[in-house]
Amino acid sequence: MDTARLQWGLSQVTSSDIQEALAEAGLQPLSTSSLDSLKVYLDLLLKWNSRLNLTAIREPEAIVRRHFIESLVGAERLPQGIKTLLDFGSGAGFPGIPIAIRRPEITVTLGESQAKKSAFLREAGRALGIPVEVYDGRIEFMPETRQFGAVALRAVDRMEEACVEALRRVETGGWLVLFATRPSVPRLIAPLKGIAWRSPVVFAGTVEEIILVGRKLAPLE
Ligand SMILES: C[S@@+](CC[C@H](N)C(=O)[O-])C[C@H]1O[C@@H](n2cnc3c(N)ncnc32)[C@H](O)[C@@H]1O
Repeated sequence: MDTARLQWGLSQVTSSDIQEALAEAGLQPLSTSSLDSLKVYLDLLLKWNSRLNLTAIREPEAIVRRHFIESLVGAERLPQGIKTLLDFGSGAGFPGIPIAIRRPEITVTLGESQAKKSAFLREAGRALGIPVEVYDGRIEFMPETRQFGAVALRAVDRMEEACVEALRRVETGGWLVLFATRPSVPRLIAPLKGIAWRSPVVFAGTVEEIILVGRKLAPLE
């Protein structure tokens, strides 16, 4: 690993390396401009991560494999017709930013309570020229009148409570999208009523990590 390049936030991962990783994961190829956006995002993330510790994963190849690919699997599996999506606890932008790149028809809101991370998310939106909204604060304080066609959660602290909060912000007929491990699913979905769950998507190369998508059938009581 070339430490000088990493220090400047420039990785040796190229757009074609990203395309290759997509193919290995069985994902559709991306356009040149989407690949370029992912590369800009990767370099920006590495640059900010060296000072702000936005993600514990530091190796560029591992960021692509874990964060980009998982988020893009989610993006590909989101049902058609979704117009708005809230990424609940977006952190360094996963899965929200790759979803905004892969599914430009969806207006993405990145919800993040830590100021340093929401500052990074704003900068990433600007650098990539994508129209993401950053909601700077805890989602519990977001007015419930804000409703979304989908709410996605990945690796959020106190995930059980977060799922209940998230469901309040899914419009009727909209989708809850959980990035979870298989053993955690019964505990996560037990308090969530009135959802029709689809079969989980299992990540290639793992047996435990899944994406679970469910449709909210009726307003909450
Ligand atoms: C472990 S990180 C994961 C981030 C990202 N989703 C990912 O998969 O890489 C969880 C993030 O959720 C944020 N978070 C946790 N609870 C939240 C809440 N109630 N409202 C907004 N952000 C929250 C934390 O600040 C943290 O940045």
